[in-house]
Amino acid sequence: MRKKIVAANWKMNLTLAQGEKLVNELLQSGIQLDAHKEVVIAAPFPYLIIVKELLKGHPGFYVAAQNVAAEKAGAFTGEVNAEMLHSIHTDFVIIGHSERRELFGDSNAIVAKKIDLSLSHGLKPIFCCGEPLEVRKAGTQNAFVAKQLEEGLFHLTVAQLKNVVIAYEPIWAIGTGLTASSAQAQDMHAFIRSQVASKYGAAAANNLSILYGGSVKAANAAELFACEDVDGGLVGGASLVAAEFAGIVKSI
Ligand SMILES: O=C(CO)COP(=O)(O)O
Repeated sequence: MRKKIVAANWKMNLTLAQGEKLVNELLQSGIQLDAHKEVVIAAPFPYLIIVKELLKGHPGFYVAAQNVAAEKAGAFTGEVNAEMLHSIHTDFVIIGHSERRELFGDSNAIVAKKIDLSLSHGLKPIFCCGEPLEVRKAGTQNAFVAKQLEEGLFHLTVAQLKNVVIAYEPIWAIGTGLTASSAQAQDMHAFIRSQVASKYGAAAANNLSILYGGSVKAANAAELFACEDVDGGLVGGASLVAAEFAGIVKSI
């Protein structure tokens, strides 16, 4: 049975005190996780050690970085590498988020390098894909996402893929209040799973968690998560309010 996962992507928000308060409120909000459910908190780099500490003794809660360097180590001022993240017990890392692709030039080739370095240092990548509005309007979203998968992810072995989570985040739904309908989400998730199945086989595809991201909130989470191929969510804005995020987690 594949894992159900809800991940909070705080992006560049919250002071440390606000982040600590949010985590503490979340831990006190009565979330019950079984062995097939996980909550991941993608906090800014300087908070990772502290959030990890706060989550100690709470099985099923994990921390993620929001990015990682595409280089191993060395003279790359301002960068944080996979080995460093592993050394502070980071569990997951978001790779290929559309904001990084659009604003910071993360091409499919760079995404692939980040995936490799993360896996080789024991981090689980949350690989993000998703199309812009003009592609959705043209109806070519499947081809667009297939290319992202092919160039960013499908160089992995089947054994490596076991440690990867995919997040489908249509760019037109991120931070806009426009959510993909559950039918649009299900269609794309089923398409992604079929691509994985033809490359890696049915078993690998069935075990892969595919999260939906883009204006997920407590009010629409249950409907999205009820879709057969939607295994949870990657949540931006609504992850910054404890009660709202807890409501989303309780919907998986
Ligand atoms: O980008 C996202 C999560 O990574 C989605 O952001 P919103 O939930 O704010 O739309």
